[in-house]
Amino acid sequence: MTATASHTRARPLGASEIEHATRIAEPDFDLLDALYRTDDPDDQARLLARVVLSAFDNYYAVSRRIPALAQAAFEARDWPVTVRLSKIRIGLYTACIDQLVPLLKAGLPELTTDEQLWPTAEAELLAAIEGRYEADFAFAFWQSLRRKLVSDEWRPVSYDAGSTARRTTSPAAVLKTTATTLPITAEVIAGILDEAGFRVPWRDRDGDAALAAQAIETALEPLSPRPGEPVKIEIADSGFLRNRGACLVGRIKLRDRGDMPMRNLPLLIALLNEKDGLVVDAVLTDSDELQYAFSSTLANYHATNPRYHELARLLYELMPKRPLGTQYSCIGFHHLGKVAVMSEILAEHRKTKEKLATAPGFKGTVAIAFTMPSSAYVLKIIRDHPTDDYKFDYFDGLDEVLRKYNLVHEIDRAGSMLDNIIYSNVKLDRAMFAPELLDELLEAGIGTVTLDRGALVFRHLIVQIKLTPLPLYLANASAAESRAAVINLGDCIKNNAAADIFNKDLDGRNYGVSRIRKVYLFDYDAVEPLTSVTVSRDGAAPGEFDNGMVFRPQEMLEGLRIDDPGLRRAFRDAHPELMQADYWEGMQQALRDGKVPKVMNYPASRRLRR
Ligand SMILES: Nc1ncnc2c1ncn2[C@@H]1O[C@H](COP(=O)(O)OP(=O)(O)OP(=O)(O)O)[C@@H](O)[C@H]1O
Repeated sequence: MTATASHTRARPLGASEIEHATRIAEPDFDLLDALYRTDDPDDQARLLARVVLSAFDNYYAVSRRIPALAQAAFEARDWPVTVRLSKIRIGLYTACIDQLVPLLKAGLPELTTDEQLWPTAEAELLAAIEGRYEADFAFAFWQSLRRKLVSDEWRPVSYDAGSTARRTTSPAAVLKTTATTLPITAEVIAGILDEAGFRVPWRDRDGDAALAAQAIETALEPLSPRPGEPVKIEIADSGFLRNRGACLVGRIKLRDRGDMPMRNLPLLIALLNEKDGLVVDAVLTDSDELQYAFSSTLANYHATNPRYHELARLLYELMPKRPLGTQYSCIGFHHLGKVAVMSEILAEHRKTKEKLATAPGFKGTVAIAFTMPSSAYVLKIIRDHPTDDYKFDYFDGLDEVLRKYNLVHEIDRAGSMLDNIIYSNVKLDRAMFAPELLDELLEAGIGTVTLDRGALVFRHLIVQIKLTPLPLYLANASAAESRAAVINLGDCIKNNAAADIFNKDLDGRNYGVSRIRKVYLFDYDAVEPLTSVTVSRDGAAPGEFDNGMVFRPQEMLEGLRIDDPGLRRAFRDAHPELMQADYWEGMQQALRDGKVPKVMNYPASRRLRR
């Protein structure tokens, strides 16, 4: 690709084209028929494995088409289509499983109870997927399907990759390397931009390349670079596409120089497709900033390279503060992310021998949250009934709360809500639990937790990244850090509003602060669509809510329950509009008009043309 004007604008994708490309093929009815007819256990096992593998293949084929469609939509500036593709992708896995489950249940009811068939069929499946790149994905699909079929039976199916687990994966297979010498020139960057292979013109490729080269030079300064020193620029051979943006991701490597050891600088080149062409909007060179742009609290990226293990490993090397499991999720491989996160939790326990105990902070009235002191994760279950301290006078029930956690998993979390990994029928060894927590889980009348031969079986288990709950953070932070946190809390509330999420439990204890000092909402039992909330202009009316759905912006500050008057003032000064009905009504109107405000996912200071 060059900067010449000879490119024509990309053609928007038609609705029927998308529908056609993302339609899931029908299950293999011939195989299903043969499965229903046979009485031979070996045939049953073989056919069951083939039926499921064929459904997985259908799923995988569509899921692999979506990144290319997302790239085409980015090139055509077709933003509604990019949003649609994200939605389609996130629902696809479950849709494929849901297509098969009723057919298997109806045609072979004994599947839900047959203890013999599953292990034999699993052996058949493992033999059939042996050597395939996506074997672990096919196995995850198999386990998800099995879990759905036997879910009423309370028999947990493990969340592990079994024999399909990959022990080592080097990102080298997905990297393209440019070898040059310092300083990195505009021509070298222009070459990297060209290699990305976008089929639309740049607005000012050479000008952007010069600015990007300048930004990289500034970022390299602390690494004591020397003119003429050899340097390698490794860029993932993959587009990463999300909403209105795309990015190139990789690193700059300076080798051991005798007086200096080997040095690595992460690199993210953020691209936009504006009306007049492609633009390099920003260059990020700090691991924390990459983490911010790749956050699992945003919509997932579509990665055009299918080697998801190497991509996840590369992201982990670039952002080592975030666990490997969540790196899979942020490129949309949620089910592998799920398996990886569970393996990490078990490995953390094996390594540290720490016990799961109640999470630090306020005890939940709706959830029970627990963690190990050095774990990266918090685990949660929802109580069947809230405790006596519950704030509201009605409770929608466990299923409704889980629905809200699931809703937040599926939406674009606008950079300000934690993702939720929701497991069902999970078994955890009872030795992992501290005695007090074990007593609480087993004795507080929680119907969704049972004891089964030395293990706790959880009907549902929510896993989130661990944050420092805001009240604990404020109790230990410096004045400047506390001020920054409460200002960031306001940004968080605004981003959530832009995602049509309103947390009617305003209390600041529902928020946490991450290792990169960003504030997120982590408690979702009280979230409602902002567009369904009545915003009251009547400041004098008593009580916080009427029917749980009337919000008085004047009471926002009080609702946050931040004790320190200086911090309350900082919040009010930074976000006066949050206390005004006009702001909330304006946001509701924008959402109803389909105008979703842009979400900023890197610091404004990193933009090349500010
Ligand atoms: N992701 C997380 N990181 C760190 N701590 C967490 C996280 N999620 C929950 N906690 C801790 O667990 C406690 C209870 O969790 P949560 O707020 O989800 O429960 P809840 O019952 O819904 O709360 P509430 O009573 O406010 O409705 C929190 O106050 C916090 O201390």
